[in-house]
Amino acid sequence: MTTYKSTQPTAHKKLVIKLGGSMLASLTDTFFEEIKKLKAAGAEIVIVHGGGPAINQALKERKINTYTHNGIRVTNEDAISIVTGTLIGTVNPYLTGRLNRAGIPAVGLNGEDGTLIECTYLDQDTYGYVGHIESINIDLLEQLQKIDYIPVVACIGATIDGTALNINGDTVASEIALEWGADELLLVTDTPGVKFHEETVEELTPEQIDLWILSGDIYGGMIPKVRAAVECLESGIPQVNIVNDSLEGTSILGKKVLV
Ligand SMILES: Nc1ncnc2c1ncn2[C@@H]1O[C@H](COP(=O)(O)OP(=O)(O)O)[C@@H](O)[C@H]1O
Ligand SMILES: CC(=O)N[C@@H](CCC(=O)OP(=O)(O)O)C(=O)O
Repeated sequence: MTTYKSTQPTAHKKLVIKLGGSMLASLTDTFFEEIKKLKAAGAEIVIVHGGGPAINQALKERKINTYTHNGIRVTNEDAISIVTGTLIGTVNPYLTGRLNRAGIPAVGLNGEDGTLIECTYLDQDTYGYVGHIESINIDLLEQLQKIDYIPVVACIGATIDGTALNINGDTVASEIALEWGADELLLVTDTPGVKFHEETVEELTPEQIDLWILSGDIYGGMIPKVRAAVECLESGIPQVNIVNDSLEGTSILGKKVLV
């Protein structure tokens, strides 16, 4: 098993950490200790979070049905207000609060704050209120680093005329990593890396990813993760790992290796 060594010297390392909704409710104190170690070693950190299970619960309570297509939630007019309400109103303050109470200064943001994530519709006929990221206000994220605050970003973007759009959290994290020029993207989820026939694999190449999506061995919410990982690696982010909250898991390799 590959271990992500958070205690390695990381002088001025720029790190984007995406926390999946699947593990947000079970975040342990150990995780916050790891974040402190990273900061103490000089890392600059941006956290992006999802909230799939909390959204599912809120939609269920209001008897609104949604479904996913390619791992992306098709979001109609009824659903978008629940998605934004859950991510911005519940999940984001919960996570930001836990960081602050752990002694890690953090500030919660969504796409509208400081025009952080400006987007257009991804494909309104197919996905409804789902965003395609056009620009990210990196300056805002950098200013917060200067005053030692971790930005905690909810994966909601806004159009130029102020319509809130739903975006997959893995996509927001990878776009921020690319725009910011991060040294590493860490996708933290509820499974210790990518599995193949029940075994967690240590390393995964883009070719294996294509094959395993086709064969159904990578499905659902893992698809946006591996796609985001490949996009980042191919655009110059040196390291992408898919891990659980012990920060152990699978390294995605940038180079193609025939399997
Ligand atoms: N090959 C795979 N290895 C591990 N998990 C996989 C794989 N393919 C699909 N999954 C699913 O992807 C889930 C993680 O995606 P998701 O539920 O969207 O997480 P998060 O909320 O953390 O973003 C896992 O719990 C698992 O059900
Ligand atoms: C467009 C889209 O699919 N948005 C996601 C946003 C939340 C998310 O990404 O949550 P996880 O990190 O738990 O997967 C959704 O509605 O579920």
